[in-house]
Amino acid sequence: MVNDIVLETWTKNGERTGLIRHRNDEDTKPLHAYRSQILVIFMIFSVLIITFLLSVIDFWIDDDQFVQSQHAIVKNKDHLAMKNREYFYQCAPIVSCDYSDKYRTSNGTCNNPNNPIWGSSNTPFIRLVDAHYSDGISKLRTSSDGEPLPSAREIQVKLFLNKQIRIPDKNNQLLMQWGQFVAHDVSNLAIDINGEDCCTYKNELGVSRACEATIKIPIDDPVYSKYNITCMRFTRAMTSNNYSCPLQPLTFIDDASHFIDGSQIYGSNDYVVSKLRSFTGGTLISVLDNNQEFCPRSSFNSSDTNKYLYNSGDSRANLNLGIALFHNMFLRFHNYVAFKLKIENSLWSDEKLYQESRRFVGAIIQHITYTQFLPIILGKNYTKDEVLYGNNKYDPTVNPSTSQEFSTGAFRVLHNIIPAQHRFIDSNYTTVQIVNVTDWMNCPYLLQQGSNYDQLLRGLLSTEGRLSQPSYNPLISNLMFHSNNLIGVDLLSYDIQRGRDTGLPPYNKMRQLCGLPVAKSFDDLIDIIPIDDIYKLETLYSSVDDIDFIVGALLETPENDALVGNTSRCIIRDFFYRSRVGDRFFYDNNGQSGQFSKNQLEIIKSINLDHIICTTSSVDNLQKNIFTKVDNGWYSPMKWSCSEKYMIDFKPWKEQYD
Ligand code: HEM
Ligand SMILES: [Ca+2]
Repeated sequence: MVNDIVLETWTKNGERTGLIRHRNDEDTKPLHAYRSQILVIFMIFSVLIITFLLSVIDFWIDDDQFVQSQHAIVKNKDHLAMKNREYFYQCAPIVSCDYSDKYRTSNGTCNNPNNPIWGSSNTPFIRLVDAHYSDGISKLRTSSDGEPLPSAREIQVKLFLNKQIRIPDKNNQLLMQWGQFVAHDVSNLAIDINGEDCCTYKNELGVSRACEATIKIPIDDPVYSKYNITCMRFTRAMTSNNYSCPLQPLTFIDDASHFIDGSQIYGSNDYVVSKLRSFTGGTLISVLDNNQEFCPRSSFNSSDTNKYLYNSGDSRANLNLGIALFHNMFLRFHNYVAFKLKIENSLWSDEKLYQESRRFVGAIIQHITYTQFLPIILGKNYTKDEVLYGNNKYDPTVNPSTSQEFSTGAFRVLHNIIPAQHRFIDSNYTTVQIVNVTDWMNCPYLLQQGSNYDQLLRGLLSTEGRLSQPSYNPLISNLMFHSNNLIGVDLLSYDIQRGRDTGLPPYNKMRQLCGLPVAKSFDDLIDIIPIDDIYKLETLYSSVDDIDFIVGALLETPENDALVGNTSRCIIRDFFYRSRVGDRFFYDNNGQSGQFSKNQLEIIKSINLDHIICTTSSVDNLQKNIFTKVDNGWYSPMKWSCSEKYMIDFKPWKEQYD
C-alpha cells in the first residue's frame, strides 16, 4: 500500500514516470533486490516532505509577506530585509486569543489570526531593508571608504541650519500636532538612558555601549563654539537585548502597539491601562482644576509638587505643550463618549462602557488620520489612490508593524514643520502670549494655569504652520531640552544619529527600494535635490552611497501638493497602507468581529477633529478645514459655530432589547 502511494506521488498528468515503469517491469524480483531504489525514493520523498513542512512553517511566521502584497510599495525585492523573522523564531511570546472578541487587546496581540503578535507592543520594528552597520552587527555605519561618516552636527551646520524659509504655510500648527500624536500612537523606541552624562563619561571613564554614539561638534560650530562645547550628549536606543532577546544585527523594539488604536491615550499593556482607568462609568481617571478636566498627575518625585508631569498611556505626553494638550483633549473626549454612551445604555457595565468608548475613540483617530491628515502630508492626488482608500477589506497577509525606516527616518522628516513659537490667543482673538517651543518642554503643568489650555488651542488653530522645508527651526536645532536658557541639543543631529544608531540604510538604498533610479554619482541626484545642496553633499560625504536617509529625504523637493519628498512619501505611504489593510479592527474594514453597524459607521465617518475640539474645549467656532489657517475674525465665512454644527449623535449605539 505504501508503495502505491509513492507511485501516485510520482505520477505526472496521469503518466507514470520512467522510474516507476521500470519497477513495474520487474515486479517478479524479491523485495530486497529493490533496496537501493527504495532507499533513493525514500530519501527523495523525505526531502520533499521536509521542504514542504519548512515552507509551511516559513509561511506561517513569514513577516516579510507584506511585501508580496500587490500594493506594497517595494519595487525591488532584492533589497528586502532578511532578518525580520528572527525575533519570531527565537523570542515571540505565545499568546492565546479569542478571535470572536469585539475589542482590541491593550497591547495589540490577537489582531492577526495567523500571527497573533504582529503589531503588538514590545515586538520589533520591521525593517524594509537589512540593517546597515559597519561590522554587520551593531557598530555605526562608516563611509564606503571605511572612514567615519561626517558628524551629524557638521551635516546640520553645513546643509540646514542657515536655511530658514519664513514664508507662512497655508496649514496651521494643529497639523504638526496631529502628526506627533499619531507618531506616538505607533512608535516608541526606548532610549538607553542610564543617568550618565555621556560627554563627560566619555572623557573620564571610557565609553559604555549607551554612550558610544555621542555627537562630535565642529570647533567652528556657529552656536556651540561660543560655549566651548564640542560634544553633544546622545544615548543609543535600547535593543531587543534589553528585552531578553539577543539578536544580531541589532533589532529594535516598539514599546507602543503598532496599530493606530489610541494606545498613547490608554497604554500599550494591561498594567498601564489599569492605572489609568477609574473603573466607574467606563471613564479614565482625571483631575478637575479650575472647572477643567486634565490628565492625572504622575508620582514624579519632585521637590516642587506644583511641577508635576502627566500620567497617560505614553510617557512622551509631557514632551512639549502641544502634545500634552492633545492628551488632555483625548482624555476629555473619551470621558465624554463614555458619558454619552451611558445615557443611551444605562445598563452597560463599566467594562462595556470603557471598551465601547475606546473603540469609538480609536476609530475616530484612524478616520481623522486617513481623511484629514494624510491627504495634506502625502498630497491629495496621491491619497486618492486605493493604497490608502481601499476596498475596506482586511488582508491577513499584510504585516501592520511600524517599520524602522518610517519611524527613525521618513516620518521624522516632518520635524521640519515644528514651529519655533506657539501663540496663546484669548476668546477675543487677541494674542496674549508667545512662547518658544523649546522653553516649555517637560512642564505640562503650565497648560493648567488660567485659560492656557484654550488659548494654546486657539493658537494652534489660527497660527500658520512652519512651511515644509529642508531645515528644522533654529530653536529645535540648538536649544532642545535646554535647562538654563543657554544651550541644549539639536533635534536634527539626533535624527541623523538615531538613523545610524538603528542601522537605517543610506538614502540611495531607500531610493532604490522606492523605485527611484539609484544615483551612481552625486550628479544623478539632480532629479529631485537642488543643485546647491548636491554640491554641499559632495563636500560632506565621500560617496553618494553614504548619504544618510533623513538627510537625502529632507533635501528632496516635494512633488505637487505633498509636504514630503518622494522617498519619504513612499515609506510613509507604505506604513499607512499596511496599518489600514493589516489591521483586522480598522474602523471601516468589513468582516471584523463586531464591526460597526451601518448607522454607527455613518456617524463615525461624519466626525472630525472639529467635533472633538468643540466637545472638549471652550473654543466655539472652527474653520471648515481644520488644519488650514483661517482668519481669526468672529464673522469669518470660513468658520462654523460649535453649537450649530458639531453635535454627535450616539443613538446608533443604543442597544435594542427584545
Ligand atoms: C514640538 C514638536 C516635537 C518635538 C519636540 C519632537 C521631539 C522628538 C524627540 C526628542 C524625539 C526622539 C529623538 C531621539 O532621541 O531619537 C522624537 C522622535 C520622533 N518624532 Fe518627534 N517631535 C515633535 C513633533 C513631531 C512630529 C510633528 C512628528 C511627525 C509628524 C514627529 C515624529 C517623530 C517620530 C516618528 C519619532 C520616533 C518615535 C519613536 O519611535 O520613539 N515628531 N521627536
Ligand atoms: Ca498604537
